[in-house]
Amino acid sequence: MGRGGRRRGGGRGGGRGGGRGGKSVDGERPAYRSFGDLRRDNANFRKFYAAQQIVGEDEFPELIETMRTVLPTNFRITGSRQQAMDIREQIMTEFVPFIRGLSIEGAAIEAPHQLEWYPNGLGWQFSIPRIALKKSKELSRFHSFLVTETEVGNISRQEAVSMVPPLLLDVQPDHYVLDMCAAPGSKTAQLVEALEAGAEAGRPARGLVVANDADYKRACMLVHQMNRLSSPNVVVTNHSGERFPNIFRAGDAREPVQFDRILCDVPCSGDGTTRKNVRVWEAWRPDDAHALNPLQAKLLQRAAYLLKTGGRLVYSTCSLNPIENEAVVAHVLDHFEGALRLVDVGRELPELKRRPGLQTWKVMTRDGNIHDSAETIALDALSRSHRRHLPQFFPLAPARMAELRIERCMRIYPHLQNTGGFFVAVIEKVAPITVDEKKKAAQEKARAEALHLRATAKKAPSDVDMDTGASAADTSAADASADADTNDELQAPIPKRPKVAGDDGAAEDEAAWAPYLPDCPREEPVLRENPFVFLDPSEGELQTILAYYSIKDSMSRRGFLSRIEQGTFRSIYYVADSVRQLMELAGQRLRVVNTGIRVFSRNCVKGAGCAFRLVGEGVPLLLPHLPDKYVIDVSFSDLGALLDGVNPLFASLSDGFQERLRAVDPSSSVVVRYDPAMHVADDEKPFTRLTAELVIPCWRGHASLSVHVDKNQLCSLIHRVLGRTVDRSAAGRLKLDNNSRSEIPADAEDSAEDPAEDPANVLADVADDSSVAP
Ligand SMILES: C[S@@+](CC[C@H](N)C(=O)[O-])C[C@H]1O[C@@H](n2cnc3c(N)ncnc32)[C@H](O)[C@@H]1O
Repeated sequence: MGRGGRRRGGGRGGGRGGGRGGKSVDGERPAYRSFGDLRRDNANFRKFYAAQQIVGEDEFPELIETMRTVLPTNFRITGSRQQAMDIREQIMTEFVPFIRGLSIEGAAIEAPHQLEWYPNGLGWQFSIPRIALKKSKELSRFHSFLVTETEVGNISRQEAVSMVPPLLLDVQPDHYVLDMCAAPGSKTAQLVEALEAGAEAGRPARGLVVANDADYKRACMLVHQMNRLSSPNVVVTNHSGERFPNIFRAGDAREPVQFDRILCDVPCSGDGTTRKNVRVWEAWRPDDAHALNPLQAKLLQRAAYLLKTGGRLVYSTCSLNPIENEAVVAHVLDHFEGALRLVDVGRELPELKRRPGLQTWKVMTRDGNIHDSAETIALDALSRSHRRHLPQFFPLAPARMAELRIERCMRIYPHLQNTGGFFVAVIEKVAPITVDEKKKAAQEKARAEALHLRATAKKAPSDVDMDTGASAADTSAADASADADTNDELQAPIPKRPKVAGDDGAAEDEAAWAPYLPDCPREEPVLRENPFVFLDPSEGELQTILAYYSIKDSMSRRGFLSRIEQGTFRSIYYVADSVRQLMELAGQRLRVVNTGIRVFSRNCVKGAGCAFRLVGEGVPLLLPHLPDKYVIDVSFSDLGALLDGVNPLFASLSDGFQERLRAVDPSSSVVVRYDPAMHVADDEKPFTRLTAELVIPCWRGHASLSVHVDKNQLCSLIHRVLGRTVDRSAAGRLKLDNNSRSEIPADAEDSAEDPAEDPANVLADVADDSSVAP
């Protein structure tokens, strides 16, 4: 779970309540108690879930017992590129055999294993909890590896079940994707990886990911995550999801941009996370869910408006509570009368153990009493604000629940496969919702029919079935549709919501539907930061930079942008065309916190040929567009000399390498590339089997070459290539004479556990636009 919860008990982003752990009545913080002292029990919690019969009576004790234990360590190797395969190989050949032979305090420990259901063996679980892993001397090498690779973005330390929603979203490279409640961004990372996985090599994907969060500070965490992702296809925004603005297509105020995919990983009570957030046990209250349900429903409803017809959205929580889950899904689906339907994902991720959504459930009031229906609830058993939403907490009539196929929701329980608890619903928009959408759909249908008629009129008589008179095109279309109908009974539309007595069809029952009336997006104040400005490539400093590095025309010139402060800028960023278009359409309507990959940054070296250097995170993007002069292919021994020396003198490099370096002006960026495929005959080999190309930005000084990456990346490279673990705390002592790398902060060890979760880290990152200045 993300630390959405600044609420009592660490729920996910509910947004009310004080700081972590809450405050006592007199305003004093309660005395600190270690996790070990916290009670892992709550009578109302047990009573509530026993009454829901979420699992069989005989299974319930096992569920509760598992929820009391500490979560194992889980992580995911990021990206689907060759590099991810190399990291996987490194874990399998270096760490798994080492850990398999270890015992701690006399007990043998289980080696890390792949999550069977996660694609390509990139999801991992290690039975040792995070905290024990951190403290263990025997495992320090593995811990250090995880920390470093997390910092550089090769690994994401993420709860196993939280990896599920993005996998079910089925993101393609041309998709417009909205992550509505995105911080701290572990799922955003998966969405971006999926978008880029299918993109053409060397070109940005055609789609984009908007990573949004209502909390500004948490949106800044996304910036840190984004920097690790190095994607030109991401925009981080800061809006309340339920009021996410309409962005209209140029010239048509009735045609908003809609998304192909939306992730609605909403703020929730987080009661599926007791294994990680022990405080949830004590903090759990029956009315937490009553407070969250209306916001969750509004978020889902807004997502439905923002989704394209034919698009897919995933609604998820790390709560087991049906009031935050099935109740939200059922009432919103019911409200849209067949425009949304649940997708049967029973055959997706077949190895993932899950249970169907609940058809029925009960409501517990704050006095601890359990109710089957609203009629038995006394007025004072609910707070005033929750009372008006009461009907939405209960299931719909059984026949309606059956029509909506609520069992297609997915419940994941901790004891099924040693994880946290999670809820996921995959929803498809099968019909337009608004009047404008309906008009547009009708126009498109008429246009398609006209085209079809014209095409069939031109067909030769031999194409026409002599018996029926139907053309071949008609027949195959009818066949395809018959197949689809029989193969997937999902095609059957959900019947409209039955009319309630007295409903004349003209006016909705205001009381019942009030919470689901659309939230009109409202203009929110523009952010205070300097806005991004697109740069003209044919003038000013950008023109000089492009000419100096001879950036080829193959790189679109439309994506360069910067934040201009007092007429100048320190860095230049690059975005994909899709992002540029969206930002141009949105103008001031989008509160953009950050976007783009930093490609050039101002250096302060007197006499340098160019006032801007290449930035490490932008190098993979620039690489295909750089001329050979600036990209130097090296042998393994030169790569080793470079990493070994960090700032090697030219004299310690091979003659060929020196010659290439001398062709570049002193005080300039160059890129060193090692392609394992080109060096199969090298006598010396990398420590592990490298198959992915390595590209290392460097600074060509007068007599030496400097590796121009941050210390975490350097540690990672030294380990992967030379097999040497550099103690991260000692990394600061590596001789880095170009003062270019920001020092690892004293608390890096902790923050790197999940750096995206450390606001201090993140804010520093946002502010720092200038970290490297040789
Ligand atoms: C469960 S967390 C999201 C975790 C995230 N998807 C991830 O995988 O890293 C919920 C997030 O919703 C945000 N949030 C709370 N209310 C919101 C709202 N009205 N609109 C958008 N985001 C909201 C919180 O700040 C929190 O970051």
